Amino acid sequence: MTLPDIISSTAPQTTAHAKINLFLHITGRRDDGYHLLDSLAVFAGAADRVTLTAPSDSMSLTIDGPFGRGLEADDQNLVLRAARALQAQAGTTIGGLTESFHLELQKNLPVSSGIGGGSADAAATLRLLAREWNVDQAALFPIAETLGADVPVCVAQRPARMQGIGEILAPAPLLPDAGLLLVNPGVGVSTPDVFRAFAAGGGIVERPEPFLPDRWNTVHEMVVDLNATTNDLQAPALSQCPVIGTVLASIESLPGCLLSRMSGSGATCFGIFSSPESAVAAARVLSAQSARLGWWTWAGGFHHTGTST
Ligand SMILES: C[C@@](CO)(OP(=O)(O)O)[C@H](O)COP(=O)(O)OP(=O)(O)OC[C@H]1O[C@@H](n2ccc(N)nc2=O)[C@H](O)[C@@H]1O
Ligand SMILES: Nc1ncnc2c1ncn2[C@@H]1O[C@H](COP(=O)(O)OP(=O)(O)O)[C@@H](O)[C@H]1O
Repeated sequence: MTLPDIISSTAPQTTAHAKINLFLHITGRRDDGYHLLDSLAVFAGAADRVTLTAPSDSMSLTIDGPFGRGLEADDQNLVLRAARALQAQAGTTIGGLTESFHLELQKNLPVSSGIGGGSADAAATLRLLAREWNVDQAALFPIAETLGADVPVCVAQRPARMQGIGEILAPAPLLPDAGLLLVNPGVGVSTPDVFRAFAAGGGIVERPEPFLPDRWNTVHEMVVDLNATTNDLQAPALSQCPVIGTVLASIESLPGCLLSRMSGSGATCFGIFSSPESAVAAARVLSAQSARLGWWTWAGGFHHTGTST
């Protein structure tokens, strides 16, 4: 084991799992322009990793990993924004310690891709520093809300029904052990642009709230209920980024695919399969096409225990 290996195996670290919107209905619009949602957010096994490597004079960040190159380790990075926001709170209302750290982000998830990687990184940073400073997890939610609409759901990192603009969280049905395939065509999609395209394309559709049970005993039960829902941002994202249609058609054609849909504001799309093994087998079938087109794929299951380490 080299010295960097020893440091990284003992340093406090946590995983920041990809958020998948199994459905996403837009139900209204606030005066400030933010949209009200009704969405079932779940987490995939795919994850970034945030590590607290060492005490430092001020909060600092380095980034590596396959998607690290497209991201600046500057003040706008959600890891540093989250660290500083909690530090400011710890210095005032929470009354915790305020020492600074060097943080490392291993960026495994594509950026601006509808799976909330930046939100997950911010939430992971909050959890990590809260553990270091003995801050209660409940104190993180008001800070999370200031960092982005998706950050509160990523703090708990458990399946949840999201309402409001993402800050109203209720338990999700207990999930079956389904398979999940994620495919991203390597094109970043701007969330505000997709919301704008949604408004321009006719906006809110009146519909009854989907009924969700306490648990789905089988993948089949889950897919039947999900088929009565949709992602309202899929058509507007497709109009901005037509390759999403190709991705969806490719997923749908894979053996064993039970449902294909886009997550969040795109462009990542997901397929649901009967088991993690069948999702992995489907990813193998897609591998030649995805390698040729430079698509990112991940296959496995849900991260549904909610444990964050
Ligand atoms: C669409 C969703 C669904 O889970 O996922 P992603 O596509 O980002 O993964 C989220 O609501 C995204 O949350 P997040 O990415 O944190 O959004 P924010 O940074 O707060 O907002 C970015 C911009 O998106 C628009 N926005 C975002 C959330 C929302 N409920 N209504 C909006 O209209 C606003 O124009 C806002 O300025
Ligand atoms: N640590 C981070 N990881 C990803 N994106 C980040 C991060 N910090 C800031 N950002 C910015 O946040 C925006 C949304 O990123 P991301 O969370 O990946 O999008 P999405 O929710 O659509 O998957 C991008 O414009 C990106 O530049």
